[in-house]
This record gives sequence, structure tokens and C-alpha cells, in this order.
Amino acid sequence: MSLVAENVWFRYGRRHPWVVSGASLAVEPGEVVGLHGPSGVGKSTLGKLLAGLLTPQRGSTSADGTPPNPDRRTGRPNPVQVVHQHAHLAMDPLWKITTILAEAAPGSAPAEVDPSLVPPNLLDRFPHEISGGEAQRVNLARALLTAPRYLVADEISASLDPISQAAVWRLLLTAVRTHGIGVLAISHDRPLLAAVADRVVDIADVTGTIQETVPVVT
Ligand SMILES: Nc1ncnc2c1ncn2[C@@H]1O[C@H](COP(=O)(O)OP(=O)(O)OP(=O)(O)O)[C@@H](O)[C@H]1O
Repeated sequence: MSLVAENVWFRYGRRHPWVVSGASLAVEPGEVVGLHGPSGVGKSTLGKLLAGLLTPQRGSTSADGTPPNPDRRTGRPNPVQVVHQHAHLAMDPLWKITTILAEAAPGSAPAEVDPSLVPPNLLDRFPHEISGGEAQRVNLARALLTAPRYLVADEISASLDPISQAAVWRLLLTAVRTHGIGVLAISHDRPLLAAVADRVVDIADVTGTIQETVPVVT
């Protein structure tokens, strides 16, 4: 049981270069894996592939043996949730925080949201009325409300000051340790990953050498 990418290849169009070329990676439940690499090498793309937001042209991704997608038949949310860097962009600006959280997990009450993540006084505000750090904590709470098996945390603290950064990571690590959630933490900040992850892999180590001339049948 794990979140797995197996020999995954992806490009954003037939005329585009391969962004992910032969990536293989596994994240175990309860494990925090740091994915490091410079800007533009495909870290976010690999995260989206692992979360089922993109489909590989070759290879496969799975979460505990099944495709990383919501199950429309049963209504089960995607077991792989993504928390993005730009917290405010991930929220509908016309919805209050309480509505944003309720939409993530229909039937859940605001009382189920950890108040250390989202204090009750934020629930009645709109996204533009909360700070970047608070917005990121709302996004984290929203992801956790779906009871995910895995989280892809994509540069979640890159836009935050050091104090908010530490707070977001402390809250995330507490939640994932409590619930045994596996995390892929994506960042170009290696010292940060070394501080928060159980192990850090460089994207160059999990992909094959970039070989744009390799023919891949799509
Ligand atoms: N929707 C898209 N359409 C076309 N190309 C894209 C798209 N999204 C990303 N790319 C390209 O794919 C490559 C990898 O982008 P990606 O965002 O995965 O890199 P990254 O390592 O996460 O970078 P960063 O650390 O700057 O966020 C880049 O060259 C980028 O321009």
C-alpha cells in the first residue's frame, strides 16, 4: 500500500518536450518524502500526475493500488489531495471560508475543523479578508477534511514569512503523523525539506535521463 509512480512519462502536448521522463517514486502511508529540484524540472507536474490531475502518456500512478481519482459512484473524494503554493488562488473569492470548507467534505460541520488550523473567527470571512498564512491553513484543513491517504504539498510555504512557514509545517506534520497520511513535499528549498521530511529525493534521481529523442508510443 503506497502512493506510486511507475516509469511515468509526461509532456504537455505532442510537440512539447518531455517534462517527466521515466519517473518512479513511492510514498508510504505516514511517510514524508521531500521532492527536490530546481525550478522548471517537472516537480509540480509529477505531483499532479501522482494526484491524478494529469494522466501520464506512459507508465502509471496509483494510490494503494487504485487510480488516484475521486470515486463518483460512491462519492469518495480523491485519496490524494493537493495543497498548492498560491493559497488564495485555490479558493473561490466569492465564498466564505465556512462554505469553502463545507464544499470539500459535504456533511462535515465547521466544528470538525481543527481550530489550531482554522480559528472559528475566520469562518465567516471571505478569502480576501485573511492572510496568506491563514489561507494556506484553510487549504490544508480543506484537504484534511476529505480524510486523504496522501497529500501532495507543492511549495506550500514558499510565499510565507518564516513564522507562518514554520506554523504551517508544524500543523501539517502534526496532522499527518496523527492520521498516518503519506506526504510528497515538493520544494526547491533543500534545507526546508531536510527539516520536515523523513527522506529527500532529487527529481533527477527518480527520473530517467532526459532523452527527448526516445520514441514513446502515446
Ligand atoms: N500547462 C502547461 N502547459 C505547457 N507547459 C507547462 C505547463 N505546466 C508546466 N509546463 C512546463 O513544464 C515544465 C515543468 O514545470 P513544473 O511546474 O512541473 O516545474 P517545477 O519543477 O515544479 O517548477 P517550479 O519549481 O518553478 O514550480 C516547465 O518547463 C513548464 O514551463
